[in-house]
Amino acid sequence: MAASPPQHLLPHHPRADPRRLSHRLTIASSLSLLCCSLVYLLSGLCASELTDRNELRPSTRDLLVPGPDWPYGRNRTSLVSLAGGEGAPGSGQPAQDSNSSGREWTASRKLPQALIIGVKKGGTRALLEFLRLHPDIRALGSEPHFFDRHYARGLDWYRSMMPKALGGQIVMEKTPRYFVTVDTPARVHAMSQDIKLIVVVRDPVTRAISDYTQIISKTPDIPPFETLAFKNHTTGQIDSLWSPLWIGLYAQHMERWLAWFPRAQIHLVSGERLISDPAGELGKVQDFLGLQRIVTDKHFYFNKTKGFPCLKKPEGSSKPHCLGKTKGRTHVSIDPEVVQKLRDFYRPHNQRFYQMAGQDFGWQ
Ligand SMILES: Nc1ncnc2c1ncn2[C@@H]1O[C@H](COP(=O)(O)OS(=O)(=O)O)[C@@H](OP(=O)(O)O)[C@H]1O
Repeated sequence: MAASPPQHLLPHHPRADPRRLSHRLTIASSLSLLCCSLVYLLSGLCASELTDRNELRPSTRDLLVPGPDWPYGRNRTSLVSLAGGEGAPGSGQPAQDSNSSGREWTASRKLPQALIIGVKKGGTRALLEFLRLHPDIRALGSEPHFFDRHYARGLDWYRSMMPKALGGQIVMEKTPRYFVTVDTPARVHAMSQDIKLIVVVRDPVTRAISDYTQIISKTPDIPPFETLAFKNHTTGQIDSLWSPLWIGLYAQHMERWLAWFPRAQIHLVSGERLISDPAGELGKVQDFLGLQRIVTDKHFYFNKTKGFPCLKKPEGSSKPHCLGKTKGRTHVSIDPEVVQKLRDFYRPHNQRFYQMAGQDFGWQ
C-alpha cells in the first residue's frame, strides 16, 4: 500500500478553505479593478495629448508648406504652388491642406486676418516663410492676387484658396502687388476693416535694381536699365512711371492705404533688417499680430554661401532650409552715377515716407 504524503505537503486546495477563498477573491477583484482604472486613466491621458498636438498645435513641419521660392516639396499642395508659380493663384481649385494627418474636421477655411501687401522684392517671401514657423499662423504658399487680378471671382473663391485653420490660428497670404494697385485698399477694407497689414520695405534703389534683375532674367532682350530709368539720359530726367521705379514711391502708395486704414493697422518691416536681424524683425511682427514670440533667433543661422539668413532644422526635418535661388541673387551692375541720380530722385520721397511711417529706414 502506497504511503500518503504528509498533510502539510499536500497542495492546498481552495475548496478545502472557503474563508481563504473568499478573502483571495476579494483581493483579486480589487486588484483587477485598480488595474482597469489605471489603464483607462493612462489611455485617456494619451488621447488628450494627441488631441493637443494635432488640433491645437500642428507641428512646425506641417506648416512648412513650400511656396514657389521654397525648394523643399513635401506634398501635393506644394506642387500645386510650384506649378502655379508666383503670381498665379494655382489651379483655381480649393487649397489642398498641408496638414492632412491632423484632425482636419475641426479646422475650416477662413478669410485672411492678415496680409503681406508688399513690396515686390522687399523680402516678402522670406517674411512669409519665417512666419510659417509659428504654430498659430496658417499661410497660403502661393500668391492668390485676389484683390488685384481675381476680385471678380468673389470672396467664396478667395476663402476656398486659404489653408484650413483652427480657431485661434491666423490665416494670411502675401501678394506684394497689393501695395501698389489703386483699387486694392478699398477692396480689402470692404472685406475686413480690422485686417492687419504688413509691408516689407527696402531701399527703393536696390529694390528697383532687384526688380530689373528679375525682369531681365525672364526677358533678356529688354533695353538696359539706364535706358528705361531715364526719360532723357542727358538731362537726367527720371521716368518715374517705369514700374521698377514707380513701385519705390512708397509715400504715394502708403497714402492710399492710409485713406482706408489707420496707421496702427499697418506694420512696416525693414527689408534690410529682415536680412541682418531676422529674429528682431520677426519679434515685432509677432507682437503686431498679437502672437506669442515663438519664432526667435534659435530658428535662424547665417548661411555664408547664400549670404542670407536661413532656417535651422525646423521641427521634424533634418535639413536646414534656405530660400530658393531666385531670392538673394546677384544684381545686374549699374553705373554708380546712375545709382546716385536715383538716390537723389528718391530722397524727398523717402523723407515723406519716413514721416508717414514715423520711422527712419536709413536709406541714403
Ligand atoms: N533670408 C533671405 N533669403 C533670401 N532672400 C532674402 C532673405 N531675406 C530677405 N531676402 C530678400 O528678398 C528679396 C526678394 O523679395 P520678395 O520675396 O519680396 O520678392 S517677390 O516680390 O516675391 O518676387 C531678395 O532680393 P534679391 O536679393 O534682389 O534677390 C532678397 O534680398
